[in-house]
Amino acid sequence: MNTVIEALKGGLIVSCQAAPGNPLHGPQFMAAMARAALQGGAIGLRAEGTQDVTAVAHATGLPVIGIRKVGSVADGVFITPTFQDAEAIAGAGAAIIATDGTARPRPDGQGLSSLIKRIHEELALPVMADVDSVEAADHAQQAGADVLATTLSGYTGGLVPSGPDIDLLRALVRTSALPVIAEGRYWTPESVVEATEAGAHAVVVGTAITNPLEITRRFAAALDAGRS
Ligand SMILES: CC(=O)N[C@H](C=O)[C@@H](O)[C@H](O)[C@H](O)COP(=O)(O)O
Repeated sequence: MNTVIEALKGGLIVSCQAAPGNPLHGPQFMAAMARAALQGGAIGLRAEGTQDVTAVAHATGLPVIGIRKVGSVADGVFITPTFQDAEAIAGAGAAIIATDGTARPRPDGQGLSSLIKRIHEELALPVMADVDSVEAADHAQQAGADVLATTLSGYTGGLVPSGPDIDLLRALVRTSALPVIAEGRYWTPESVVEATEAGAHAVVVGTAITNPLEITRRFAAALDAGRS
């Protein structure tokens, strides 16, 4: 196993992301989030965009899973869709490149295996495949991915569930030879422990730690629901 991926074993990875429109958008805020995550016990980070990847890496020295989002979840493949995106994120200091590992067509028409091959050969970095199903995970493994993550479960059709997809995590742990990272809608300490007990190599938590806008919305919505 790649040494950076090996070093993440059993740990908490904190995703520090704030999209435009979020008052915390910007590398200075993400660097502060990353420092707080480090002090709190994170052993790795996930960040989006060249500025944020560089900022959080420099602020902490932690390994960063880097992505570049092009468009949004509604656009199909949007997490590090092309080699040019991966190259930019590698140049910004990412230790691992994460990319969409679903079966959906990529915007440049390239297959996942040729993207992964180029990342390995030209950037010398490991690749994390963000998948949504066992089938996608099988394909990503055959395409040469170094690590799988459940990141895109719930985001490729239908309603987004409220909780994490522990069933997919279990299925991937059972069927894949690769390490599997639990990611997506982990909101409680109990759920990250459950993921680890289910065999997750590590757990990524984003919104619940680094997105006060969404955290506030959840509290406010709970009060609204209680009143109605
Ligand atoms: C679907 C999608 O766009 N996921 C993104 C991937 O990087 C992020 O927006 C998530 O915050 C991240 O996966 C962590 O998950 P959560 O924030 O639920 O802990």
